[in-house]
Amino acid sequence: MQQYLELVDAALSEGAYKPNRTGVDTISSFSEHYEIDLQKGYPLLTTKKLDGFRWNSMIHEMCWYLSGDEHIRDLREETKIWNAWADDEGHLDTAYGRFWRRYPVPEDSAQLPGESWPDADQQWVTEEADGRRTFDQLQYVIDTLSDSPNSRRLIVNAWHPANATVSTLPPCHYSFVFNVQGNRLNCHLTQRSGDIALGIPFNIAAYALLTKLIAQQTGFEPGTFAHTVVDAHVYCGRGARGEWYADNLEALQTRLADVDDREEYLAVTEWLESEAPAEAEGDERKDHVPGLLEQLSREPLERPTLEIADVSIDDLSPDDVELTEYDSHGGIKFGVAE
Ligand SMILES: Nc1nc(=O)c2c([nH]1)NC[C@@H]1CN(c3ccc(C(=O)N[C@@H](CCC(=O)O)C(=O)O)cc3)CN21
Ligand SMILES: O=c1ccn([C@H]2C[C@H](O)[C@@H](COP(=O)(O)O)O2)c(=O)[nH]1
Repeated sequence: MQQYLELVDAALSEGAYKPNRTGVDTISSFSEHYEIDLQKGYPLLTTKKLDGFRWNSMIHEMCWYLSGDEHIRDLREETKIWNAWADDEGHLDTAYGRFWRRYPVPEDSAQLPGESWPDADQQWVTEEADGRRTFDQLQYVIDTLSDSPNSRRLIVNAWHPANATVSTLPPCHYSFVFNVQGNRLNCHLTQRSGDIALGIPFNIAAYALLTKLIAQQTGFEPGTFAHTVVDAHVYCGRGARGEWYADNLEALQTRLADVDDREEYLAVTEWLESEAPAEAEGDERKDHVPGLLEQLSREPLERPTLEIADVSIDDLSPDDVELTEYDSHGGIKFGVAE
């Protein structure tokens, strides 16, 4: 997918060196934006292999979001991708589904005079066993798309400001808006922080799937997926390997500016590997630059097709989703910065 390759190229060519809380440094670019027409096929990357176990992880992660669960006890049976951020009981601060499907509503005693809040009997409010009230943002969007498709208030928000100050990992993709134009359902996602090599390919796949699913439920055609990433970064390694980029980013960017043909990206990797200190033991592949240059050197293939069974957001399971006509270049391993 060309838009992804342009994102990779923009971050590497124009980004700045930026250390961060993980200890794995980054090359970071501010406010990247692109749009993907979902009518032109399903935007699963083809410049690296994303079917097989990676697809399994992405699809179970999506079903976990939809479940509204605040824990990963079921998810971790299927994939390890969230384990590093959860405790032994599977508790996890970053429970997207908890906010998508069960956003907290203030109790009566916490409501100020003059404020408007839905009653417990409103269709999107659930009174949980212990009396807590929660609001189902995603079901609200689906129902409103049928009744008032021209609404400009079709927002799902995973950000709770007070929670975010104490959460170990506040949501990265934190707010999305649906918008109908003609017979097309568009989705705009705002992401505060994006790991270009590992997180973003999953995020694109997940939100393209979600948009298609909701379009199907509400009788629209899937339209455009628009993605804004505020801090779009490429992890570039820990310790001496990461720091090397502080002094050599300009030289890397000069070489990238001279590339005329995609195969020439491989010569940039050769130069980099001959100049930069090797990654320390245990930190292998935390530098994502070589793997991303490899992807830039590969020609994108045709987009695959995604078929989703006609099931509600409450019933969707991985078996209801079928990826066909997917052909890709080989898999690339990247190390996760925790
Ligand atoms: N640094 C960082 N990057 C992320 O993308 C990220 C986080 N942290 N923290 C929370 C979640 C967890 N996510 C992750 C975590 C790991 C992979 C990952 O390792 N992906 C491998 C496949 C692993 C598998 O399926 O078992 C890949 O090659 O895509 C992907 C997304 C996205 N998020
Ligand atoms: O869906 C996701 C979840 C996480 N990420 C990445 C973005 C960052 O690299 C880290 C989070 O670190 P912060 O210091 O909290 O920004 O995880 C992603 O790309 N996509």
